[in-house]
Amino acid sequence: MSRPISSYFAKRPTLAFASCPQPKAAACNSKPGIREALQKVFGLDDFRGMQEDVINATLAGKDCLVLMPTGGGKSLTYQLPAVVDDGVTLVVSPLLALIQNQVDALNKIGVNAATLNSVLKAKERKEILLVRNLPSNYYTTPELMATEAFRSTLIKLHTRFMLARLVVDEAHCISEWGHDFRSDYRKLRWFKDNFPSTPIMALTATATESVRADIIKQLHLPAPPELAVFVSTFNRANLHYEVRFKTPDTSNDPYQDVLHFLKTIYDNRKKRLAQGTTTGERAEGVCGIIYCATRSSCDDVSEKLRADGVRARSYHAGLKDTERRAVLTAWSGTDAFSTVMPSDKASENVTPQIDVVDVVVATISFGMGIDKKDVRFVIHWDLSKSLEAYYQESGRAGRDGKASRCVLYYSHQDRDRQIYLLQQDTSSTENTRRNAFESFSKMVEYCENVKTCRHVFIDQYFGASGLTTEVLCPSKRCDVCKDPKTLAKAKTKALAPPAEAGGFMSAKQFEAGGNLRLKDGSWVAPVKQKRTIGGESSLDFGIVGGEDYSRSKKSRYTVDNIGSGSDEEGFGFRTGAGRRIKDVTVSRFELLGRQTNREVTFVSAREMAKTQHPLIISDTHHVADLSCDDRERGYLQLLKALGISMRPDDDASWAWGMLDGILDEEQRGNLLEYVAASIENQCFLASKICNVYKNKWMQRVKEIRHEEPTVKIVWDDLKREFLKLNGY
Ligand SMILES: Nc1ncnc2c1ncn2[C@@H]1O[C@H](COP(=O)(O)OP(=O)(O)OP(=O)(O)O)[C@@H](O)[C@H]1O
Repeated sequence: MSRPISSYFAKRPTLAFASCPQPKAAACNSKPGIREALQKVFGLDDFRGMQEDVINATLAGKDCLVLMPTGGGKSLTYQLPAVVDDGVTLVVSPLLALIQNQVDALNKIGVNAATLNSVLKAKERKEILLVRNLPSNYYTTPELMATEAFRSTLIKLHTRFMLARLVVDEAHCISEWGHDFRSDYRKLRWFKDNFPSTPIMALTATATESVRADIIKQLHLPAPPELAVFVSTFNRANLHYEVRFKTPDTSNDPYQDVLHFLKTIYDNRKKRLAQGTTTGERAEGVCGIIYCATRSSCDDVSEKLRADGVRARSYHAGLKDTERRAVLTAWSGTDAFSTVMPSDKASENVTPQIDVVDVVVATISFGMGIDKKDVRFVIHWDLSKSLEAYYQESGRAGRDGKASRCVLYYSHQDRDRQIYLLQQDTSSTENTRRNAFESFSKMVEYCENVKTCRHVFIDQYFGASGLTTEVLCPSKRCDVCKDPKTLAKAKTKALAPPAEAGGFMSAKQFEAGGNLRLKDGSWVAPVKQKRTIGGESSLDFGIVGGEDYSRSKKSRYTVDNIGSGSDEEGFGFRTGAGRRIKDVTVSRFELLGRQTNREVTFVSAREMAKTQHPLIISDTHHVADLSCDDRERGYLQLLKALGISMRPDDDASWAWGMLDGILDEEQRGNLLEYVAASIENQCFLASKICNVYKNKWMQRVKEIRHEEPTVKIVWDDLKREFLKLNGY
């Protein structure tokens, strides 16, 4: 029996609920009821994908877990049941801004929806807490749900049979495995414990297998088949995914690249418009979002774009509320036909008068809950913190189903900065940190992938539907499918190890630096010694080393004041980038500190790299109160941790899998030393005082022991570098 449409708009008297038994929707809402609501209330012609099945399941009183892609139409699956069903549908959502957008949108189409938040007047709050005049769609936050006052309201609602269902939106926030863990989401389990027969609907756009399992566990939901699980494809077939590499030199300036990208779209539009198929359309009316990591880069990029004739504005937490609202309103209302107002010039200085905004340059806080359908591109100036986040952010493009572009700029510097930020995050638990690294390493894998279709990559990560490239990406809507060779080349050019990319020393420079090997087979470091004795400067070859290297002797160490700033002790050579560094072998060699009459021969860069040493001492960076002993200790502890985690004689270890048959045991030992030295050097360069340095290497040791994903990333990189240096 379907209800008259007029009743959807009316406020329902409390008593009507009080006399109503616990809603058993299937009995009183047949298919025509929901179709009628779909068309007359929501103004939509038909259901999409699994929407109708989900709606029927929740109306039948089933607990549901719904996984649908961003823009897939999740909201309708709970907003519509709330309209056709009796009682209150309680929706938990993570952000007030998100809630307000949804409430406004529902009120706009005449649906009774509200939220309890701090903005409400005391009288309104009281009314709600007294369970009066409750709307069918009632939004709240997890924090409020955890309060005693609100819980007692829910108990009141329940005893009056007015609680229709709980909806948990963005349900991945409940899981530590999810990319947006919110501890208050965990407290939502209280609901099932207290109202076991009231259905729950948990929805998310991004949940891997483990996150799904965690959502079920944390919300105390039953296992399938009692729980109805709906998994739509995660594939957004209309999105074209692409990764562009930032090169260490300036040959690929992302800004110029973006500008070129925009201008090309404008030119194409101009041509199309010249053919006269449409009138009134602006060629520049291409709506997009550019995500940047920092507020200042948002401001920089948007200013540059404006100077280059693109109607762009920045949006971030550093702006005043009024400015942000003005940008959002203008951008939301702008389309290809928007009139460029004459006041546009003037509005440059008076932000609230902004009229037309095509491109928003924003930090990631922008976008959640914004339902703009015609976003034609989403560009990531910087990396997202996880593949889930990237999928969600890029998914803001093409919600109307039309072809749209998602471009991400990537470099190892960006990657390392993000790793650094994750390492610095001391607010989270060990588990959360670990998961954050895990998610981030998947993001890195996505960026560096040049073989798997990006649609397939995403599908494998979230849905594992097993569908092939032909099904998921039939029209070559990603860079991998389009031109894998060019992509692979661009990657090699941009991400090659330093020796090739010119970041540090090249093989030639290594040799030119005078790498010496004693006739008896022992190694020496490449050094030139600068002397300023008696006011005279001179450059001599010096030798750092002497004894044959063997593992048992590796901790012999006699250089104490290296890097103290004394010119007499200065050894070094120039790096590929022209920076002078000092390179001193300490654990393997004795410092002779003067010319030796022992016979020497030059060795190749390849051989040098095998024993390339350890403590690299910068002449531009000093750490207060740090002695060489301290550094040696850090290095040895790192080496020890690596040796335990990746034993050179353990062929079964994950670390050697790929290197099986390439490196023998001794070479593996050399590789570990190379890695330990590089990590130690990173800790050194990132510290200004001794304690910070110590904390850093101790943290790294801990990560190595736990085999955290970040270690694997660093390991992979350094391993590649090492192999390259060794000519593999
Ligand atoms: N059956 C339908 N027919 C046409 N349009 C629909 C249908 N269902 C939803 N939409 C539209 O699709 C857009 C996305 O819907 P919605 O905001 O519910 O997506 P979502 O899955 O919640 O996405 P996100 O995860 O990004 O929040 C909205 O503009 C909505 O009006």
